[in-house]
Amino acid sequence: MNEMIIATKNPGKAKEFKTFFARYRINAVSLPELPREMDDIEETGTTFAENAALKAEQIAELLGKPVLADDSGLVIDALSGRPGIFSARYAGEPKDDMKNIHKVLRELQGVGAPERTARFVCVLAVAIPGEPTVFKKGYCEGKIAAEQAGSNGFGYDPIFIPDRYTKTMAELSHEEKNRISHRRHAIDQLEDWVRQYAVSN
Ligand SMILES: O=c1[nH]c(=O)c2ncn([C@@H]3O[C@H](COP(=O)(O)OP(=O)(O)OP(=O)(O)O)[C@@H](O)[C@H]3O)c2[nH]1
Ligand SMILES: [Mg+2]
Repeated sequence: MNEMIIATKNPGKAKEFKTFFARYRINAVSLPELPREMDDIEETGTTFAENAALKAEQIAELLGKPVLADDSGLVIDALSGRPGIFSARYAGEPKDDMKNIHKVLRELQGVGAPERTARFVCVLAVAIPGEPTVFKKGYCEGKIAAEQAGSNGFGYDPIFIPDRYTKTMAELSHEEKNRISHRRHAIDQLEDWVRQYAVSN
C-alpha cells in the first residue's frame, strides 16, 4: 500500500487523515509512527500557511519524500480572531485541550449567542523535495456553545456548534465530522493531487 507522511504529532488529526486517505488506498503515517523520532518543529510563523509550510518542508527535507502538514485552529470573532494560530497552546504549555476550552468559555462570558460566531480554519501544505510547496485552505463556520458537550473529536470540538446543527462537533460521529470539517474541505481541494499521487507512487 502507498504511504503518505503527515507531519503531525496530534493523534486527532492523524485519525482523520487516515480516514481521508484510505479512500485512495493510501496509508497516512503520522510522525510518532515513524521508526525514527522527530524533534518538535517550532511553529514560528505568523499565519496558518507559514506554520504548515514549516512543518511540511522541514520533514520533507529530512526524509527526502513528499510530506503533508496541517496547521489549523479556531478563529472567534468576539475575541478578535483568537485563539487562531495559537489554538493548540492557548492556555499555555503543556498543550491541554480542557484548559483551552475553559479559557475560551471564560473569555466569552456575557457574550450572547448571536455574537459567538467562529470558524475552524485548516491550511494544508504539501512539500515535495525540489518543488514549490502547494497550499489548500478549508473552513467550517459555526458558533461557540455556552457549555461543553460530547466527547468525540479533539481540541475545541466540545464547544463548537457547526452552522445548520444543534449539536457540538464532539457530539457528531467521526463520519459526520469528516463530512463537514475544515480539514475535509481542505483535503477535498487537494483531491486531484492525491489521486495523481496514488497512481504514480
Ligand atoms: O476542536 C477542534 N477540532 C478540530 O478539528 C481542530 N483542528 C484544529 N484544532 C485546534 O487547533 C490546534 C491545531 O494546532 P496545530 O495545527 O499547531 O496542531 P497541533 O500542535 O495540535 O499538532 P501538529 O500537527 O502541529 O503536530 C489543535 O491543537 C486544536 O486546538 C481543532 N480543534
Ligand atoms: Mg502544532
